[in-house]
Amino acid sequence: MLKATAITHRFGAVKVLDHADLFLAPGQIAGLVGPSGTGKSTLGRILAGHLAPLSGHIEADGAPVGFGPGRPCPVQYAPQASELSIDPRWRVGRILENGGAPDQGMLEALGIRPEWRDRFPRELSGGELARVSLARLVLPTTRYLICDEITAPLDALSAEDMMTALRALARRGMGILVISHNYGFLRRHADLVMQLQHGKFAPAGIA
Ligand SMILES: Nc1ncnc2c1ncn2[C@@H]1O[C@H](COP(=O)(O)OP(=O)(O)OP(=O)(O)O)[C@@H](O)[C@H]1O
Repeated sequence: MLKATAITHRFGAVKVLDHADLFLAPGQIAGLVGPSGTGKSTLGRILAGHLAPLSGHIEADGAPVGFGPGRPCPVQYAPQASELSIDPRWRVGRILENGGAPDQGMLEALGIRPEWRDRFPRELSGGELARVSLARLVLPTTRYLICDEITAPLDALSAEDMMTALRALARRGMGILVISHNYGFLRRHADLVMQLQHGKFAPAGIA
């Protein structure tokens, strides 16, 4: 279980998280909606240890999530358009192996086809490349994935393919938090949908 308790964070005078509690179970896909600027990305970065909260506690499967570079973190954060950080001169095989030998089952779950390995990123569709980019974060140590608007740049079919891939990862035990502005999309794909409002989480019930 990923447990974030009493997380508070502010930028200057603006408090974006106010004693927020969030729980994400292994194998669960949770959705998070909220108006622009409410702190969803800030939360994602905090959960993955990229940013230390002002106060609060985060633990994954009973162990505290550490902050700072160089530590293997069980929580990985995928920002929107992370494929932009892919080196276009590398073939897909090299991209996938950069973090160590990838798990074949994980690649299959993400729908990554063996024949892509010899291609360059420009020789994949946007949706295919987005899944290759996500695969870079699914390391042997990864237990929880925070996906921040990763379907936003994709066409509807590719977004559906991405969610199919995420569900396959969830079936393998990964806990996944999907941040999106699209409540209807999350309703269809997530096991539960929360909203971030006034720095706290609540069940989302907007139509
Ligand atoms: N490093 C920073 N310094 C100052 N303010 C920041 C910083 N990072 C984020 N903010 C502010 O904190 C608030 C929350 O930002 P955040 O990116 O978490 O929102 P969000 O809900 O993810 O928004 P969106 O849906 O538009 O991506 C915003 O008002 C933003 O301007």
